[in-house]
Formats: sequence, structure tokens, C-alpha cells
Amino acid sequence: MRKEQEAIINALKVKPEIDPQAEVRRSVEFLKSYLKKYPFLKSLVLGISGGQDSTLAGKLAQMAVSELRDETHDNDYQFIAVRLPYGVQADESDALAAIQYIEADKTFRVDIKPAVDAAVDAVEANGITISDFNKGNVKARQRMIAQYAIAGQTAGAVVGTDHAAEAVTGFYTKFGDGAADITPLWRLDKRQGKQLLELLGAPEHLYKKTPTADLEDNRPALPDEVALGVTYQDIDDYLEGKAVSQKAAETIEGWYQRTEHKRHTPINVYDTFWK
Ligand SMILES: Nc1ncnc2c1ncn2[C@@H]1O[C@H](COP(=O)(O)OP(=O)(O)OC[C@H]2O[C@@H]([n+]3cccc(C(=O)O)c3)[C@H](O)[C@@H]2O)[C@@H](O)[C@H]1O
Ligand SMILES: Nc1ncnc2c1ncn2[C@@H]1O[C@H](COP(=O)(O)OP(=O)(O)OP(=O)(O)O)[C@@H](O)[C@H]1O
Ligand SMILES: [Mg+2]
Repeated sequence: MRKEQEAIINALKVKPEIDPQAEVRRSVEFLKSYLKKYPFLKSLVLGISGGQDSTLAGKLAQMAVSELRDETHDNDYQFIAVRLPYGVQADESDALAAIQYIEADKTFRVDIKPAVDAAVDAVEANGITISDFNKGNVKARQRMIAQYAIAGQTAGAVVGTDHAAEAVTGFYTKFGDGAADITPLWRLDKRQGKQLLELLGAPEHLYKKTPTADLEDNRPALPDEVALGVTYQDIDDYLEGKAVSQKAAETIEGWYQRTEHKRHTPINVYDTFWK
């Protein structure tokens, strides 16, 4: 195995093979024990896009609060699914199917478009242009703002969907979807996430769907794999310690190095990781 591959696998704690049932229990018990440790926390909040990651994290979060309600008889525990379209969401039916599958206790809908457009206009008033790509990151951060406003009002914690196949490329918006309080998928790669969803009886079209950040106006539903220049099959193989082509390995390692700053809290004078 490549030396850097081994280091990345160790850093992101990916297992080459998993027992899906054990990993479901591990995530659910993790969420439950965290909420029990901080009894003030009563809700888990997560944006549901209709994609694979939020379907899985949402299902695990709903399982955790449902079990906690049964075990503690405290009916304040709840999972809040948040629809966060930028105006009209083309794959809205998938978001609705995910929420139905999750059997979310509550669903909120926040249209992020007015806030995103106002933020872009206010910045552009200074005579600079915000690119479509950069505006995409404003969308991701606006989703974060909405979820934290809801969490703040419901004694909640924001669930994050970060997992190994995303963390390795840093393919998330810093302090946007990268910002969360608790990340039940961290350690799993993309195909392991699919295994959990299959075990949990999710609708196949939700976990076989082409992953997309869907952040750009000009390139709607751009597949992650096109943006990254490498497939999830290669990323997962790499994370499971398997051999991939030299090109794929170098692409993955390039993303990993360039995005190191995202996997750290803001850099201070004692930090050395970047030196
Ligand atoms: N070396 C460094 N040390 C410290 N800070 C550094 C830095 N390089 C950039 N930065 C900072 O980071 C910023 C760039 O990071 P960031 O704002 O995240 O932006 P960036 O990484 O350029 O873009 C985010 C990427 O993630 C993708 N994404 C976002 C959200 C969701 C999903 C998804 O899959 O659903 C994917 C998105 O499509 C895009 O390709 C810079 O503007 C700068 O402030
Ligand atoms: N339109 C949306 N509505 C609600 N939440 C969203 C939306 N778009 C993104 N998010 C949030 O941002 C997170 C990051 O998006 P990402 O695309 O990585 O995950 P996903 O859409 O759940 O799965 P996939 O990677 O398979 O597309 C989502 O998990 C979700 O919590
Ligand atoms: Mg998506």
C-alpha cells in the first residue's frame, strides 16, 4: 500500500470491511449517549437533500431519538428534518421520499434563496463579482445558518453528514455543510454508507443516485465525480487499502493535501500541521 494511503486511512479511521448492522448500532448508540450526556439537548436537526448521505444520517438520527423516547419516556426528544431548497429544487421528490422513509418527527422548509441572493448583492455592492462557484458556497453556508437557527430554538444539535469519502477530498464547504455538532457517518466511505441504507430498507433510488452537491446555478446537479476528477469507486477502494491507478491515487492525495486546512479548527500559532 502507498505510504500516504496508509496515513490517510489511519487518520480517517476507515475499515476495509464492515458489519453494517454493527455500524448502524455504533452510530445510533453514539448519538443516544451524546444526548444523554447533555440532557439539555433534545433535538437533532439535519438538512435533508434527497441524497445518500443525509438520508442515512437522518435515518440514524431519527432512530436515536425514537429509541431515547421509548427508553426515557421523555417525549421532548425529536428529530427535525429541514428542507433547504434554493428556490425550486429540481429533485424535490427525492427530498420528500427521504423524509418519508426517515419518518421524521418534524419537517421544516426554509427557502434559502432570498438570504443567499441578498448576501451576494450586499457583497457585490463593493464592486466585486461573486462567481457562480463561490455563490454555491454561500448557499451551503446559508443552509448551515438555517439549521443552527433551528437548533438554537429547539435545544438542538446540528447533525453533519461528513464521512471518509468526503473528508478525504475536502469536498464540502468550510463552515457550510462542513459545520456541524455531531457526525454519525464519520469513518464510513461511500459504499459502506450504501450498505447501511440497504440494511435499513431505504428506497434504492436514493442510495443509487448520482452524488451531487448541486450548488451551482450554471451547472445544476453537477456529479461530485465530475467535479473531483475521480470516482467514488476509486476513492472507496483507496480508503479500504486497495490498489487504484496511479492517476486516481495522485488525484485523491492532491485533494487531501490541498484541503488539509478544512480538517482543522482555525489555525493558531501553535499549529504545525501545515509546516
Ligand atoms: N491553505 C489554506 N489555509 C487556510 N484557509 C484556506 C486555505 N485554502 C483556502 N482556505 C480558505 O478556505 C476557503 C475555501 O474553502 P471553501 O469555502 O470550502 O471552498 P472550496 O473548497 O473552494 O469549494 C468547496 C467545494 O466543495 C464542494 N461542496 C461544497 C458543499 C457541499 C458539497 C457536497 O458534496 O454536497 C460539495 C463544492 O462544490 C466545491 O467544489 C477559502 O476561501 C479560504 O477562506
Ligand atoms: N437542497 C438541500 N436541502 C437540504 N439540505 C441540503 C440540500 N443540499 C445539501 N444539503 C445538506 O448538505 C449536506 C451535504 O450535501 P451532500 O451532497 O454532501 O450530501 P447528500 O446530498 O445528502 O448526499 P450525496 O452526496 O449523495 O449527494 C447534505 O447532507 C444536507 O444535509
Ligand atoms: Mg447531495
